[in-house]
Amino acid sequence: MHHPLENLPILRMNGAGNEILVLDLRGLTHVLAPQEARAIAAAPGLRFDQLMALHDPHEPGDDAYMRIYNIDGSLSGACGNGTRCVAYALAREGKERLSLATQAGRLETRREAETVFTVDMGRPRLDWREIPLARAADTSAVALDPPVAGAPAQFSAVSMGNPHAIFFVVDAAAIALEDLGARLEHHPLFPERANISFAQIVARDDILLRVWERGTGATKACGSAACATLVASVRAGLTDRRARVRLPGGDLHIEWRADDHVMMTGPVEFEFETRLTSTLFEGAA
Ligand SMILES: N[C@@H](CCC[C@H](N)C(=O)O)C(=O)O
Repeated sequence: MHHPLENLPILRMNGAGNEILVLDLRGLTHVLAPQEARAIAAAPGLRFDQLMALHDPHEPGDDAYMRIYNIDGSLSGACGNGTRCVAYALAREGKERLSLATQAGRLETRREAETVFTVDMGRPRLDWREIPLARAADTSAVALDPPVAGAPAQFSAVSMGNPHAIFFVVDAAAIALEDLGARLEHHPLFPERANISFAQIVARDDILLRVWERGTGATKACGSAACATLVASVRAGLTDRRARVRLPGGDLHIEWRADDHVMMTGPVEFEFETRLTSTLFEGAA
């Protein structure tokens, strides 16, 4: 049977190693259901960390509205690496600067070089209700209560349009990311779950970072986590307002500007383009 997504092109890219699919649904009314996102993720070669579905803009002046899916089919309000990939994909239409809206706000992008893009990730949200946390707290130092064996006793919480918990550690490489990340994502302090970062401060302009992403798991990079970590590091007095954030998949350059906007610059890579088939969605659940 014909499926509305049959034969649509889908782009496989990565942003600093974060595995991204871009599906252009502009001009169509179809909204990807969570089970359809999961079915795409299960198709050979199409596993993703995030799938960026582009829709017609809701507001004049925007280039697209993005729905951002995690591998479990859940939605996120932000994806920095995926937004750079979208900027690269739409650069093929001759657009060097874009305005892209998500459920959490508007992201502006600009091209710096052939495969390097900057995203204005907007203002960090630092009130506990905006993360959200389950109870009132100073988000610069939240007690991890109940404690989790193996995890530091406190963390910093930042929303970049999606929830982040940042744990400062002495040695990020020594962290049992799969084990701790999975348990902390679902900690009762996070009613909407959270992306979990382990950050090692190397210098005032240099951070090593490993991230467990909500709804996806351990990834090679997470742009919004890099932004949230820089903000948390500045609030803790550990770094200046500009730093290189080194992730397993590549480096991101983050600046928390005086006007409160967080700017993220990093690479993108185009891998391949293929087309969706209707058999992929048979029995999607
Ligand atoms: N990889 C992304 C962020 C992913 C979103 C996240 N898993 C969530 O549910 O909030 C990035 O580059 O920012």
